[in-house]
Amino acid sequence: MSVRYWAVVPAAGIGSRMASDRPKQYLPLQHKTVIEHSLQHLLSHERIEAVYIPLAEHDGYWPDLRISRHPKIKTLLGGKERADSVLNTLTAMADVAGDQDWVLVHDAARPCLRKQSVHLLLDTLSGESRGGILANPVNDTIKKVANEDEILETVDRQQLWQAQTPQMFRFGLLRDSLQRALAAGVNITDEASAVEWAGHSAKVVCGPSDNIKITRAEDLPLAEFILSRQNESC
Ligand SMILES: Nc1ccn([C@@H]2O[C@H](COP(=O)(O)OP(=O)(O)OP(=O)(O)O)[C@@H](O)[C@H]2O)c(=O)n1
Ligand SMILES: C[C@](O)(CO)[C@H](O)COP(=O)(O)O
Repeated sequence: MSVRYWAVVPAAGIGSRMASDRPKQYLPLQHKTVIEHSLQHLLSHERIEAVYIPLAEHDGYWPDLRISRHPKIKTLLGGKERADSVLNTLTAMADVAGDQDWVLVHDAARPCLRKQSVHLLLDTLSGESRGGILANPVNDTIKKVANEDEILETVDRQQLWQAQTPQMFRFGLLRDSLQRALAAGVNITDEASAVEWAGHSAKVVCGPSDNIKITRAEDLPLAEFILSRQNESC
């Protein structure tokens, strides 16, 4: 059977750092919600067969979105942390996904993902055995800080990249790596860190720096501006 492509969009967070009246993935952004922007180029990609979305228990916002009825979307219950939500989803996908299938994991809180970036990731990695991630080289000088504000040292940034999403790995490798890392109590903040911990290599694929994650209040107007410029260039 030919290799298939799936997407997982973790959306079970509460957005505590955003401190808004609802989880940040449901905040209004450019005439839609954050999550609808984050989903659009995964849903429209012809090779991606289904998009699995782990949601928080009692999520009362998702059912109200028209996109919740999209035929490609399947929802399920997320977990305590982002990595748990992703592993819950991969476990639920076991009946449909083959070990060599590709899975793209993309934060529901990254609404500025460009269509061309999804195509770049698939075109770059599909022929590879390894997986990889959209990322962007660090441009600022990086300081290591202790006691809240004391600079300990300047970190050499020549080899430092900021990880983004989507992160794309083979289904079996990602499921097994996540399972082992979480069982070992490793702090996993992205899919690549579980794959690295399990001893496998991964690649970065250089994407635009405007693929930002909505984390705090000041990120939302920036995303408004980015999307308004992307719409102009369409
Ligand atoms: N238990 C969790 C926690 C987070 N996420 C998702 O993972 C993505 C990135 O996580 P983050 O930015 O940390 O979102 P929150 O956990 O909601 O934010 P915070 O840490 O500020 O509470 C988000 O789309 C979030 O919905 C998830 O699916 N399950
Ligand atoms: C997955 C991620 O977006 C890569 O940069 C990041 O690790 C998510 O971190 P968060 O604290 O769960 O937002």
